[in-house]
Amino acid sequence: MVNMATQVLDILSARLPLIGTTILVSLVAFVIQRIFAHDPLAEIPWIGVELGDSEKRRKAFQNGGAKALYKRGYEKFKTGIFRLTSMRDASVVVVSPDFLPELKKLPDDVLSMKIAVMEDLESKYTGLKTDDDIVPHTIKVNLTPALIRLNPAIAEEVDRTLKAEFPSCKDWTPVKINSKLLRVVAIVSGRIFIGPELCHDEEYIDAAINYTVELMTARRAVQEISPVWMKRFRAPFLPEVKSLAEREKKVTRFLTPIVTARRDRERDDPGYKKPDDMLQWIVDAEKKFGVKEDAEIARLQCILSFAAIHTTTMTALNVFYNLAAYPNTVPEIREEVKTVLAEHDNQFTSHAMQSMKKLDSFLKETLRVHPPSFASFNRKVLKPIHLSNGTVIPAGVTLEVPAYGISRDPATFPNPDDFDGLRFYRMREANESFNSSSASAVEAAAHNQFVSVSQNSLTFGYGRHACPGRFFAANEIKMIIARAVLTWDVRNVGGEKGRYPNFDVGVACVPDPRRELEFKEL
Ligand code: HEM
Repeated sequence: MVNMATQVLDILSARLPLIGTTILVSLVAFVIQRIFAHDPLAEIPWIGVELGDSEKRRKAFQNGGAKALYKRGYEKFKTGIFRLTSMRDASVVVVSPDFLPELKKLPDDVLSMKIAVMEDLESKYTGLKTDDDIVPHTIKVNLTPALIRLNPAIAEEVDRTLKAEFPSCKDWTPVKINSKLLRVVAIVSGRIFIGPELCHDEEYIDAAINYTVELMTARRAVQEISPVWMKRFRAPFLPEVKSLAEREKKVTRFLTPIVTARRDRERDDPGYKKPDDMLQWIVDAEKKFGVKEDAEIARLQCILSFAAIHTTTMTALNVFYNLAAYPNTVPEIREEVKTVLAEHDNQFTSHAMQSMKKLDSFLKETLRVHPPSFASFNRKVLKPIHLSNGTVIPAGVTLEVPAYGISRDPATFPNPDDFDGLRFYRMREANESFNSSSASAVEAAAHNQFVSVSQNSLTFGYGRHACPGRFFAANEIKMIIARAVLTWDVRNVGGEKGRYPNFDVGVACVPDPRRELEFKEL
């Protein structure tokens, strides 16, 4: 044995110079290869290189620079492609909306929305896994088709919650509008997500509002770790990440007995009438998606809250700030709401809401001028893509579309920086009368609505993963704003003029949650 070891050592020491040289040559070759390796994105021009190295560019993007980058990039490469540095770890390639029709045909194993979202949310550390289809499936199959049936319940909850949450406003009264709207949206959405009793439970309301706040806080804390390669070592120990995990456990503790009780009654009580809500539809979707643990059901409710509550609240908050900043349109909208409701027995039916075209236009203009995100169609490239202009996008890249630049293009939207509440109303009317004799009248009308998705209208995304909840969100926001304009006048504090500015944080454009508005009953 000793002999054998000595022999091996002898051979090694005899060959040491050879082994050493081999290692050295391999190392040099590796370094040279890294230096001279062909960058597959080398042909794609950059926007924002003048901001400095990649860390400086990341910081500039995070601290308010994103908007200008998407606008400049779009203006310079309107039909082409450019690169920029965002908060993502992966390279970001921004493509013209001209490529959307070809990109939307690609399957999910080539171009993945879910992986892009999970990377964006730092799911590796925050734990939010959105790679399950059960939530979008349930919204498309159960929620949206049921809206005609559910509208009276949504309207009833809007009325009740606005009365309960807003103070009496006989004279101009300051209202902390963001926190009021968060509760209104959480409760009204909760009526459909988890039922008429539980939506008023403070534990549900707290979770519906604060899960997303804590998720976004944890995500931001992870994104701020610098340099990027330190994330894996530091992120799991961040206090923000730990409290998010605690929040998920709390939601599970709250929901588990509810799901268990529903399952027990369904099994034991032949006369049991199942609840008509998202929680039940998700449980029922087990037949298609496989049985879910109760903790998994709680996690899916967290995903639903994340997708629905703050997106809807932020949009409604932007609308309220615009009602206060641009009051000239309000009398016309108020008149329209009154007339339409009178024609529909004072009910918010689907048809009534479709007829509120001026209100719809005001909401859509709000999304155009104050979009929640400056980019859209975030997709991770999983297999190389050959674009029609000959460019090959390699796997590993994240694709985006410069939604902000598109929405400020004067060729599509004259005077794009002006807020024009009736812009889309006029566009619809013009299209409808131009096409009035053809089947395309319906198509033309469909283009300029709050919920419509097109190459120029990307706030709800695009293609097969475009937001499935937008029809529910549209009805909820319309009911809230319609009731508000029928009940109050709204203005900035002290009648101050101008639009409260939004914050630009990375790719997000957030209405200032600390502002107050003043309300006065009509
Ligand atoms: C005004 C409010 C809302 C906005 C601005 C909004 C925006 C978006 C956007 C931009 C996407 C990504 C689409 C894409 O990349 O193509 C999305 C996806 C999604 N949204 Fe919304 N959303 C809103 C309300 C809601 C509501 C109320 C729900 C639930 C009822 C919801 C559920 C979802 C889901 C489940 C997805 C993922 C779709 C999929 O995986 O295929 N959203 N939303």
